[in-house]
Amino acid sequence: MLRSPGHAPQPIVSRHVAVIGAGAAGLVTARELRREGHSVVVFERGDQVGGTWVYTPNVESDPIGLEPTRTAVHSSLYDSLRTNIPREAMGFRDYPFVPKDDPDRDPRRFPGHREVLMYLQDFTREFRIDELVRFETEVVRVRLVEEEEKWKIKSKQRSGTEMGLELDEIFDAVVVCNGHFTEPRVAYIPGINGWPGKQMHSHNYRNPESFQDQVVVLIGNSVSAFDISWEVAGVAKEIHIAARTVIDGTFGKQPAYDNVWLHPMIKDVCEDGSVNFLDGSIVIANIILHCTGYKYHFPFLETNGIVTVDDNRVGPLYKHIFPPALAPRLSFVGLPWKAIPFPMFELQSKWIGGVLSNRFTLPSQEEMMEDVETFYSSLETFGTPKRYTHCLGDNLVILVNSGAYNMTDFHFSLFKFHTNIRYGG
Ligand SMILES: Cc1cc2nc3c(=O)[nH]c(=O)nc-3n(C[C@H](O)[C@H](O)[C@H](O)COP(=O)(O)OP(=O)(O)OC[C@H]3O[C@@H](n4cnc5c(N)ncnc54)[C@H](O)[C@@H]3O)c2cc1C
Repeated sequence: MLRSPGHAPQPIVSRHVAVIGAGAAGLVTARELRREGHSVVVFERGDQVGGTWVYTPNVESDPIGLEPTRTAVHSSLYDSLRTNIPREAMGFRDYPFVPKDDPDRDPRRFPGHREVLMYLQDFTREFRIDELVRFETEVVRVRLVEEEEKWKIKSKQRSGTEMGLELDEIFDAVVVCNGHFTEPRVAYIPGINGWPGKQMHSHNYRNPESFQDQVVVLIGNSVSAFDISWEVAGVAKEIHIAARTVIDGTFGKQPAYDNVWLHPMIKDVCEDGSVNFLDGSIVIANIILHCTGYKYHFPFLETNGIVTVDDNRVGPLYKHIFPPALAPRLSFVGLPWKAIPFPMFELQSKWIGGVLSNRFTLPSQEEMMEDVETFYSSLETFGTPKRYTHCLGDNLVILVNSGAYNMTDFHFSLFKFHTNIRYGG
């Protein structure tokens, strides 16, 4: 039996741990757990390591990503993507992401996506992580075996002679590293069912080709939205960006571009193709491109209601990692956003490994729950919506909510920063 959190120190032990996903989070978690002396099985439904960084030109059958029976594509990368974080902040602590003296590699400080995948492949080879990974094996169910304080994992083979074969196995602990940039969130737009244009989510954006000479409405403020709007503006007839908040004077045509306009959010859309914005401006558009983010999604996880996802809040979680009632037998790596992902994954997984082996002690279940509730109250005090729970850029959100900082200023200053740094604009 696993020790309950908050109790007196226990002997160091080794656990049998399942890691779900072999993206950056799962890879470093596997390494840290093995270093800590645990036996590790990594389940990966794809045929290689790298997760998000395995670029594919394929897109889903439903471009907006809402059809539940669509063929799912994991990665949301677009062809031209370069990192938005410099490489020195994207390496693991003892395996820096340094430029390689190899003509096939990308030495830039903000390299293209292929270079990140190659770094993760190098890391996997260096630490022999692939020997822990079961490729093309999807976890379809993770169920609590209450009486034994263990987990039953059902996995399914996705290829080969054993395709479709399901296997049940018991583990002491499960670490969820399944990523959270695959299941699109879309904006609700009144009238959209009768609107004749096309819709797409950035999850299915690969290059600007299909936007040639189109009138595009792009919704969103994320880093992807900056990149994509810059790229689409190069080929589209017009691009109209709908932003949640704007200050007077920033509406309308943007001075640095011939074909970029800024609007407040969409009020509704009509059967004649018009898109009506909240300030009364109207555009006849061909395409609405949702750069509106993603949902946390754990279709395999059955915790008897202990862990839920509510308006993109995964909870209750102590420090975004441990559900107090199930700690440390269940944990999550990589949930926070507006973070520096790779170093964060490494630190989270070191903590999980140490807690599972009894080298570190968690507070009691009650103390962890109290900490979570205090955190939720502080978000409420600042009027921060639940969907920002895992946003580590707290300060920005608080400033935005208090009216001291404007999202559109933020949008365009970042846009400018990216254009200058990454495209030499
Ligand atoms: C467009 C875009 C740009 C980004 N740019 C940057 C950047 O410049 N710098 C940066 O640091 N970060 C960036 N990120 C964030 C990036 O997602 C993280 O850096 C990191 O790659 C996430 O790793 P992960 O392991 O958590 O998830 P993922 O990389 O998504 O890996 C999850 C893995 O889990 C597997 N999986 C899922 N469900 C199951 C299941 N049921 N059974 C078995 N396997 C499963 C998937 O196949 C996948 O391999 C970007 C993200 C996006 C979408």
